[in-house]
Amino acid sequence: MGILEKISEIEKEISRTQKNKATEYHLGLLKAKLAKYRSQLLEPSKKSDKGEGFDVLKSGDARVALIGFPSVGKSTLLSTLTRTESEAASYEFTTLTCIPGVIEYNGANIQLLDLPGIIEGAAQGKGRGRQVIAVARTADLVLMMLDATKQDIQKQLLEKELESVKKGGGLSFNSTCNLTKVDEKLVQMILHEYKIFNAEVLFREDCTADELIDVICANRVYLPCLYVYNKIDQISIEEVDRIARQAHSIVVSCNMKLNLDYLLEILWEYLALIRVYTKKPGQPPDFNDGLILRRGASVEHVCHVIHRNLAQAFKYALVWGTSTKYSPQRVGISHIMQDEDVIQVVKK
Ligand SMILES: Nc1nc2c(ncn2[C@@H]2O[C@H](COP(=O)(O)OP(=O)(O)OP(=O)(O)O)[C@@H](O)[C@H]2O)c(=O)[nH]1
Ligand SMILES: [K+]
Ligand SMILES: [Mg+2]
Repeated sequence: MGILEKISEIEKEISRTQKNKATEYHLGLLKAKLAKYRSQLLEPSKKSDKGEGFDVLKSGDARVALIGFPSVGKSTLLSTLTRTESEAASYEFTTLTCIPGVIEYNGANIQLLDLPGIIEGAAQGKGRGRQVIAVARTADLVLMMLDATKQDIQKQLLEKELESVKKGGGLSFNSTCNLTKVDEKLVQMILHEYKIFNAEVLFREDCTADELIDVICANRVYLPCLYVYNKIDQISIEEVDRIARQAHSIVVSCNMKLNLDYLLEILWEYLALIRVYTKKPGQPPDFNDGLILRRGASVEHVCHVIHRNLAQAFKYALVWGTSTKYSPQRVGISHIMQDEDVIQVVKK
């Protein structure tokens, strides 16, 4: 019997079995068996050693990936926040591929990706772990989903899986001049200290260790992460309070729809998105159709979003909102916009 047949047999048996105290143990065993076979479906086949990637087209204004151990509620969250249904069930490895959905928030379309649960050894390729992590790295934000009823250790285990992936290609070391203040060994130690395991290092001048550290700190690109603790309907209010106070952590219950509005607010914050409204002379601003930009976007960015030639024809802009002292204020092309500003571009 093939794996798929075995799975369907067990699924049938589960649906046939009445749920009560007497069958609880038997059902538990069946679910464990089911999870075992489903996890085998995730393993790359012997022939194509790598297994297929989860290539999903990027769409919308930002991409958020859901990463976590099996059955923490990733699919339930996707189905709750988006119009897409991703199958959720009480056995592990329900999700076997990447399922995209769209969160509509503040006029932005945020792509949310549901992914298979990762397991220990994911970074070494177990259970398509590499593909899952590869997708996570294409995201603007990773939601690390955790089960609030489980021990704190799960967070460290999850971090370990995501961290070790970076240890792939290793370091390469080159210089165009003689180095008298650092050597390869020291550079390697410094980089490891900053958890950089993959990098091409090229010295163009005789730097000190401190100068190297300055460069590392200035260029560090962090993949923002937010810990989402689900299933708080199952724990005490004291425990909820304790978890909610941890840094970069938010508590929710997908089943009871608790705190999901706040999750969206925080998501928006972490993605650093802003809305800018455009206005034509003598007309009110178009509040129905805002432009979605990143925090730090300038008037020039706004011009590019409106039309690719607009920046060249730009004379000045009038801006109303928190980014200016007066409303309206005449600004140049490098002026930095803020959330909910209104802009009117005047051409040459
Ligand atoms: N008590 C409680 N159960 C939840 C909550 N959210 C999800 N669940 C349950 O947790 C189980 C797993 O949910 P899924 O959404 O399938 O979890 P997943 O992380 O997608 O699992 P895999 O795809 O197998 O990795 C299901 O039985 C859900 O009903 C919640 O907020 N509270
Ligand atoms: K599940
Ligand atoms: Mg799932």
